[in-house]
Amino acid sequence: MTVPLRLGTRKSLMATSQSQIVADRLTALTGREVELVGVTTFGDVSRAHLTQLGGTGVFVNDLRGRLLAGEVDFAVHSLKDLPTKPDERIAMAAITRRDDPRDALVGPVKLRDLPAGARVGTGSPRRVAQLRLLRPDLDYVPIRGNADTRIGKVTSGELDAIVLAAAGLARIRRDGEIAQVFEVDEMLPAPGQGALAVECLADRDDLIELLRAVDDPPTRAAVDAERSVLAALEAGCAAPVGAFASGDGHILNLTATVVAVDGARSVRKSASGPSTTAVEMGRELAAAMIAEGADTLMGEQAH
Ligand SMILES: NCc1[nH]cc(CCC(=O)O)c1CC(=O)O
Repeated sequence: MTVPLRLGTRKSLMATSQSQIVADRLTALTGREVELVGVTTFGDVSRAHLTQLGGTGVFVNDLRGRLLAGEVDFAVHSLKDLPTKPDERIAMAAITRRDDPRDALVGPVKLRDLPAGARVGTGSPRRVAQLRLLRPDLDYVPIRGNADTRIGKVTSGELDAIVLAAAGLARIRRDGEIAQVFEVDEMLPAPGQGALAVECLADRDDLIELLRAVDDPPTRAAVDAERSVLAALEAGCAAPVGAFASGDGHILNLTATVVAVDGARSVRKSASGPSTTAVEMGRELAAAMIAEGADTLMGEQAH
């Protein structure tokens, strides 16, 4: 009998849920047992300082450290939280088939039915900027914490509504509380939103081969294009950048946007091409966006 593979995961409900989903799928497809190993990351311990530590990248680095230390065999991350700069010691062995990529409003009514001045919680500049285009008259409140805590602020009445990723809500089984799912045209998702990345050490060829069982090539092409836009804009997960690509496995359609936080100005562009050129497509689209002032809009965020 072979020993179970050790899947390192943060202990939050979202992290353990998505790790378990990948573990079960891997076992179903390969027959290999997987055991979850819960780790407390530095980011979990010093939540208060998360911005200073560099956002969600802390969680990723900590789990990568466990891989390098040989404590776990692989890890599952929300792809949208992964920095675009690769770490050559780590292989992205698989990208799972994307769940719902869209953003969702949790609250009593749809966005259009909220009263003027209603308090809507979201910590994401991308979401705030796009929400301001749809409803300039609402009050957007920055929030932090895991999805449960955020939803709790609506239940308690502290906020009128919040916006979160539909995929994350489904993974923690809170999608029943969704009042509205935004179409990607009205709210472009974060690059990679809804997809999971499976990582292991780059020198473990047999393991990479095994983990490939849960890889989804069409999703990989789509997120390659989206993340390529982000990389070329030299932006990270906290930037007001939305990007979404989809296709039939052959042709890919990509749309990306950079929105000023005031929601008043934005640059938005689309492109199509063969899936095999996903990375170039993203890079060229970003260059065209920069030519229209995208980097000026992003630069304003810093002030
Ligand atoms: N930055 C936090 C984060 N990372 C991934 C998800 C949702 C799940 C996903 O996109 O795969 C979330 C929460 C959210 O944005 O609502």
